[in-house]
Amino acid sequence: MVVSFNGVVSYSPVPNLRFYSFRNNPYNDCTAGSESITAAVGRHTCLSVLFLEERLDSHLLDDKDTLFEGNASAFRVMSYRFIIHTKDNYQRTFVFALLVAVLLVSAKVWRVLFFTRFPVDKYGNSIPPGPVGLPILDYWAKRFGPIYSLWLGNQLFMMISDPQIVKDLMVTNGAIFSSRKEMFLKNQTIFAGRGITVTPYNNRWRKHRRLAMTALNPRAVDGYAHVLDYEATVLIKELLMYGKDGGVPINPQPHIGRCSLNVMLTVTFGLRTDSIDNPLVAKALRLSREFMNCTGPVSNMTDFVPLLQRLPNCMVERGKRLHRELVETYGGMVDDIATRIKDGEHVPDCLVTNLLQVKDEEELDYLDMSMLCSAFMIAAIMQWFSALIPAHPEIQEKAHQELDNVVGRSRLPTMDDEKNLPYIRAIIKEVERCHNPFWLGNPHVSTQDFTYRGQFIPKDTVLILNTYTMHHDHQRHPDPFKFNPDRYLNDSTLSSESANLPNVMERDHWMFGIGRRICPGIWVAEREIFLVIVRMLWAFRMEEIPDEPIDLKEYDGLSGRSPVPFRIQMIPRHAKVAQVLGLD
Ligand code: HEM
Repeated sequence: MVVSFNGVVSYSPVPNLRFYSFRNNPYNDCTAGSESITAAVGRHTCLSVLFLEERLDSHLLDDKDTLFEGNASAFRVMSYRFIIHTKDNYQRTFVFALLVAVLLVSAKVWRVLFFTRFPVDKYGNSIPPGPVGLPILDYWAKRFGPIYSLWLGNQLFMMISDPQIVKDLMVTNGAIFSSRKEMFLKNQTIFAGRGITVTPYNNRWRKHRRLAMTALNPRAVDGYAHVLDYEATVLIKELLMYGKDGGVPINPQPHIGRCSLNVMLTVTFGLRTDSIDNPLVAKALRLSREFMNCTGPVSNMTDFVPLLQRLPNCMVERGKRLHRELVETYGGMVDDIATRIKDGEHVPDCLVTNLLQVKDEEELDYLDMSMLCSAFMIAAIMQWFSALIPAHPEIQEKAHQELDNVVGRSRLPTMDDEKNLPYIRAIIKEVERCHNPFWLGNPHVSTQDFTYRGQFIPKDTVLILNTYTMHHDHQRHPDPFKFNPDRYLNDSTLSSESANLPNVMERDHWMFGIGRRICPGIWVAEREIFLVIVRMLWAFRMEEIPDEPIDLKEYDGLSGRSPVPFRIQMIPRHAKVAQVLGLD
């Protein structure tokens, strides 16, 4: 068969991964090429792809990026060479095959080899592992272009690293690209197919999204603005007290975690924790962290190799345990509220009271409500700011000057000050650009075949928003690895406004996702982030501890990343801090 096509096949360092990227192809040729290559590569297993790379490296072909220019003769030569290679390298094939088998059997090994590293602290102790996939995905984006595809087991992924393409697919064609993949671990095991975040684009999702929005829309957020204000103030007081007025180093992470948790507990269940020692704080933060660690978009082979789903496997066990714990914890709280209402007790208005009222008419069962509430509780993390700012005293200094000019020292900053604090706003956007916790968003899935600029995107393809590459684009953000709030000084938008700008190239960042599945918590999260950061800056000078440098390259979590534990000195900026907080 003679097929004409023009494309790129490349290798992966991971056996069982295949890449095809087709450029400027008429739809038919592209498909023919894709099938032919799949057939050839498939016949000789993934090893063929590795051998292909050898061929590329030995310059048998002129240009790595236009490998299959012309017609099938090149392709025939290529498949012929595969056969020769695999025969000539029999022993090598055996070793690779063994490696593939080991990888397939153990999701843990997979994760350890390719998606984790073994970081140690300065004393040589092991600290929690983190993904190393990030720079590879960025490298691949530069090599294969702003849309490239890869196979993981039985699933086709496309990485999208260009804002215009993201908009064209996920906004303009949002009806096609707004579903979710039924990932075995995240969707089926942990959320039991119920959570709003994982529900495919269907009526169940529409219902859950509508219900979630009753608690998260801007008007609703206005209604509990006092909760955000209160919790941010409690946080500052706590940091001052636990840090003994700057006298002892402190890890702000659990305190910030409790602040976010209390907001969500109030909105969802009408309750809050009274101190960091309340067992619910540790439990909720542990569940959230476990969720982030179990659910990287491309990191669990269990999701893509059906056989693994039936074999004893530590990831499946972790997923089942997490599901049980979410139901026990948050489902238990739903139960508790239902019982209290039945007993005639007064329960404050919250998401759960609303859900219980509409449960029959909306056909919600207990699991629906438990999983919707769980999705609320594991949403927010915001610790990068305090890990990063101590290393930038000059930026803190500028922020302090702005605060002294606009707010003064005899009151706390409020939401009303936001519009007059462009430098603080810029700091926040820059933290979000540099350290987006959801660095690969939450994957979208196509619900029908689609051809985009001549490239074929089959139904059921998982599309990943590669925000890491978009946030580090040299053209849009010169010197992209430098933390430089000045780049956002002229951006006066809220992120919730920026997400709707007609020119997508002007959007601040993609931390909250895009399109019909954009984070519905964006309004509450933005306010919370502003209040916490502006008040931390107003109250403290944050300094690194000389012998404890903070390594921002280490992080915890796969789908959502947070910095590994660290300590800083939080020194009150002036004598009035304690007085304004009512602690004198
Ligand atoms: C810094 C804070 C937060 C960040 C960075 C964030 C980010 C995201 C992202 C990237 C998505 C996926 C969007 C997409 O598919 O394109 C998402 C979805 C979601 N977020 Fe957030 N989020 C945050 C806070 C919150 C909060 C406070 C809530 C409150 C409940 C929340 C609730 C949700 C829900 C329910 C979804 C699923 C939406 C759907 O699938 O329809 N998030 N979030």
